[in-house]
This record gives sequence, structure tokens and C-alpha cells, in this order.
Amino acid sequence: MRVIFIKIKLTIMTDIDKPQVPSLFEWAGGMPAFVNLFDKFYDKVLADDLLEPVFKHMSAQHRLHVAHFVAEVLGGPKVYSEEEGSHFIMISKHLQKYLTEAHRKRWMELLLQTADELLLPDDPEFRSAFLAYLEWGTRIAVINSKMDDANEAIDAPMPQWGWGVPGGPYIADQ
Ligand code: HEM
Repeated sequence: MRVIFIKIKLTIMTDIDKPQVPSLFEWAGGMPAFVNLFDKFYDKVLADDLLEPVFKHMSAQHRLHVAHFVAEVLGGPKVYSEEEGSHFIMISKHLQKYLTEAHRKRWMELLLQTADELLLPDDPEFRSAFLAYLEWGTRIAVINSKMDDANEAIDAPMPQWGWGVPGGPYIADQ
């Protein structure tokens, strides 16, 4: 009886002591941060000689859809997957776009430049996780852009990206 009591007490203490780790979405500033990031980013894209031809036919909702997609992957609400698309649909949008490594590199450069200008958190932990996702996502986009059909199940779940090895944001010692 005594052993059981101690075990319960330890469990409760562990839960209380566990630090609450924000999602990458929360740490970045929530939905307004993502909407603003992709809004300013696509303004740059349309002013860029290399990327403008790739994106000149995008819809008026494109920038909002991408913001919602990335926000959801990083732990935000399921706006993209429940109201606008799915992982399969996102992949399908890239088919036969024949993107090159030069396109991808410029996309990355402009997005990271916009993140700096808008003062997204720049702690090593956040930026390394954010960059890792963008590297993965953009490389997948280039691969899919050379395909005719989506190499993914129609009901494939949305990717979920977390903090990785650092485990959470940089918190300075008090
Ligand atoms: C993490 C990386 C990426 C994500 C999350 C992403 C996400 C998306 C999403 C959600 C759409 C559909 C937008 C809509 O519903 O209107 C889309 C379309 C598209 N994406 Fe990406 N994308 C990524 C990388 C790239 C890159 C690197 C390029 C090219 C340099 C690219 C080019 C395009 C194009 C051309 C479309 C179709 C635009 C149109 O409708 O005309 N994407 N992307």
C-alpha cells in the first residue's frame, strides 16, 4: 500500500515539474507571424527575376494557403488540412512545375531574408529547426516538381515538425 502511494506522488511531481515546451508555431509568434511572413515573402518572389515566372499564375490565396500549411506543420491549428487542402493536394500543386535547384535556393534565400526582416525569433534552437523543415520541404517540392503523379497516398497525414535535438527554444539563464 505504501509503495503505491509513493509511486503516485512521484508521477504527479514529474508532471508538475515538466517545463512546458512551446510548439515551433507558438514560438514563432502564432498565425499572424506566418501570415505576415508569407505575405512579405511572396511580394519579394514576384519582384525576383528568377522566381517571378514560376509564380506569376499563383492564385490570390496562394500566400495564405502556404502560411497555413507551414503553420500547421510546425504545430499550429489544422486550418490548411481541414479547410483548404491536404498533404496530397499540396504535393499535387508542385507536379510538373520542373523546379530547379536554383529556384529552390532563391526561394530559401528570400524566405530567410524575410524572416530576418520581420524579426522572427533568431535563437539557434528555433532557426535550426525552422531551417531543417524548409530544407526538407523545398527539396521534396523540387523532387515532386519533376513527377507526373503524386507519389503519396491521397489521405497521407500532414507532416509534423518539432524542435529536434535541442528539444525546445533557447532560454537565457536568469
Ligand atoms: C517548405 C516548402 C514548400 C511548401 C510548404 C509549399 C507549399 C505549397 C502549397 C501549400 C501550395 C498550394 C497553394 C495554393 O493552394 O494555392 C504550393 C503551390 C506551389 N508551390 Fe510550393 N511549397 C514549398 C516549396 C516550393 C518551392 C521551393 C517552390 C519553387 C521554387 C514552390 C513552387 C510552387 C508552385 C509553382 C506552386 C503552384 C502555384 C500555382 O498555383 O500557380 N514551392 N506550394
